Amino acid sequence: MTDTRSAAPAAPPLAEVLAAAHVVSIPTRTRFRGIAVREAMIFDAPLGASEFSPFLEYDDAEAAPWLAAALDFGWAPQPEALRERIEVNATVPSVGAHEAPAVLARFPGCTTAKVKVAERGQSLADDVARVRAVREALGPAGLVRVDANGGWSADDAVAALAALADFDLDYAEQPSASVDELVEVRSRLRAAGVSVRIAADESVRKAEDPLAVARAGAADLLIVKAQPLGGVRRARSLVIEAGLPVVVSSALDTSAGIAMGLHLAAALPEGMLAGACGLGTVALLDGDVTASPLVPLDGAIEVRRPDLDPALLERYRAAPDREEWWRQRASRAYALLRSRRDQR
Ligand SMILES: O=C(O)CCC(=O)C1=CC=C[C@@H](O)[C@@H]1C(=O)O
Ligand SMILES: [Mg+2]
Repeated sequence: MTDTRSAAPAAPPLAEVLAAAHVVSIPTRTRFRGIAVREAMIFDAPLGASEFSPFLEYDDAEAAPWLAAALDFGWAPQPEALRERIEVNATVPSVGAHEAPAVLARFPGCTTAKVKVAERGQSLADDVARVRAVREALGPAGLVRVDANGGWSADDAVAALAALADFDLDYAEQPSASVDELVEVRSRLRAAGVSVRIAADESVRKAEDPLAVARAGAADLLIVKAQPLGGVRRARSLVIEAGLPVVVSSALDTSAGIAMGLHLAAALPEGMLAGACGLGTVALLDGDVTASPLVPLDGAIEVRRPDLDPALLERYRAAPDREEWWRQRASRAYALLRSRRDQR
């Protein structure tokens, strides 16, 4: 087998990359992260569909690894898939508790759910009600996770997780923003006898050094996303180096980006996956770029690359000014990747 970890990153010429690009704008079914319309650049690449979709507010430096990931997935051979299907969690945005069962119904067969908490403008009572509704819907055998996106101070996190402990949480994802706070929250919860595992997400994907959180002993597991970590091959080697169990997640991608996450999850060595992955989110979109979307069925998604559908690319085609914005963004990110490579 080829050693894909040491292989050079894919470097197709920019003109070829832009010639393969389609910019789409797809409505979400429920506001997620404040997003009502998801924009993405989709590539009809030589090795299959690929995606470049950093969130709009990210600057070029943060967007560059997302492009590296897209180029790698579309233009370079990927590590061998060791699994055919990946179990996924339902993702419950910060909706009212009464809406939770309808959201869960979009994830058929999923027995694990991740619930967004600590949303700005909402209270701990809102979080408790939403988590209670999800726990009741899943029953005692289900697994319930929460994701605060770093929204709590250390004090708030300890109080909130003590209150949510009644619902027997699988883990709490990024309860507070900094690595130091995660260390503090983790040790204070232990001292208080609250046993909930801590997962790091932003501390991995937004950090200069994605392994610092693991070295600091600040987390029990890591959330890894292929696009911000520079692609399947780079993310896979980081995970192996970190040595902590992981959950592979996504970024509200279309099926083209979800395929990248599925291939990462499928390529991880035995024993490294810490349960269901956060790759079911096409169910939160109101459209897709393929006629056979990568959505959960019986709680899992098969590992494959989707066929792009020209009619859907046309239906969700972004307005000309947005298309131009993405082409310029991709060109700047490409130039950054090139200059970083030249400096090495
Ligand atoms: O992990 C999941 O269940 C789905 C993906 C997900 O939650 C996220 C996708 C996109 C942006 C992030 O704010 C968010 C996350 O924080 O994990
Ligand atoms: Mg998260």
